[in-house]
Amino acid sequence: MTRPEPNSNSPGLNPAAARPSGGSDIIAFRDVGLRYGRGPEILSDVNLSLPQGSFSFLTGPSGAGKSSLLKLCYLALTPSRGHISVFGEVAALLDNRKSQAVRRRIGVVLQDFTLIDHLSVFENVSLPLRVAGQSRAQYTQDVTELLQWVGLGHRMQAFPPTLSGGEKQRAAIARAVIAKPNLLIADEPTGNVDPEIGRRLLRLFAEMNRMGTTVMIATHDIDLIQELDARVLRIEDGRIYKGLNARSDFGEGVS
Ligand SMILES: Nc1ncnc2c1ncn2[C@@H]1O[C@H](COP(=O)(O)OP(=O)(O)OP(=O)(O)O)[C@@H](O)[C@H]1O
Repeated sequence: MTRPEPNSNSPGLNPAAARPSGGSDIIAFRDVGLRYGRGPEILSDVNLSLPQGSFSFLTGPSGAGKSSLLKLCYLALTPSRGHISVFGEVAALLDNRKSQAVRRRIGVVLQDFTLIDHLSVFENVSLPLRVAGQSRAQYTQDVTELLQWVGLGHRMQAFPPTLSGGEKQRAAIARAVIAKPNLLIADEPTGNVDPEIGRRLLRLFAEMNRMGTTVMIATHDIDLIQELDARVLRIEDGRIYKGLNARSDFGEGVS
């Protein structure tokens, strides 16, 4: 992977989202509703397409349903109604083996990082490549370079419980991108780092996107959103809209 130089100044930070996709949808929601148990419906009639190669930000107030929508995308939740397809496969029809195969094509960064405490940072980040059958000799250079790029070159042998929140976040991001997933889903991926590192991570996501990964990032950070000329989706009152100003651009059937 060609990564941007660590100190480069946002070279051409315009992701593929600004270009016509011409391809098929990686994710498609049709009339999706979601409720937890007997609680209120937190997502209603969501129609959404993520075109192949697109870059989208997902924003909205706290508790609006951003994390829940991301979980639907990586098959950690099933909708209460409606249909979701992922990589052209109807999610509800996937058996366990096929669901796992779909998940292996998705890099996920969660708010609680989900690093494995008894594996070093290097081993955590290597894991997707080991699972894909690569040997240590094949992946050592890539993992080392990526960890250096995200500023964890000196923490490769550390274990997650000894890392700061920002270090854990960067390790989780490195693990999510190392295998060059078809789809990258990140939930507040810059929430624990300072603005300069946040911009560097954004450059990494933009570079992944230029190389073909479809990207969706949930964030509250308006400054981060404004760094890129990317599509913005907003959840409010259970509905999905296009753009930062929810009421001005009603987006049922966002695509
Ligand atoms: N496992 C759960 N069981 C019951 N309710 C849940 C569960 N997870 C989330 N919720 C509720 O669903 C709603 C949406 O939560 P979600 O975490 O998706 O919002 P969010 O937009 O990601 O919030 P934040 O920006 O604060 O992370 C909230 O009202 C939340 O309390």
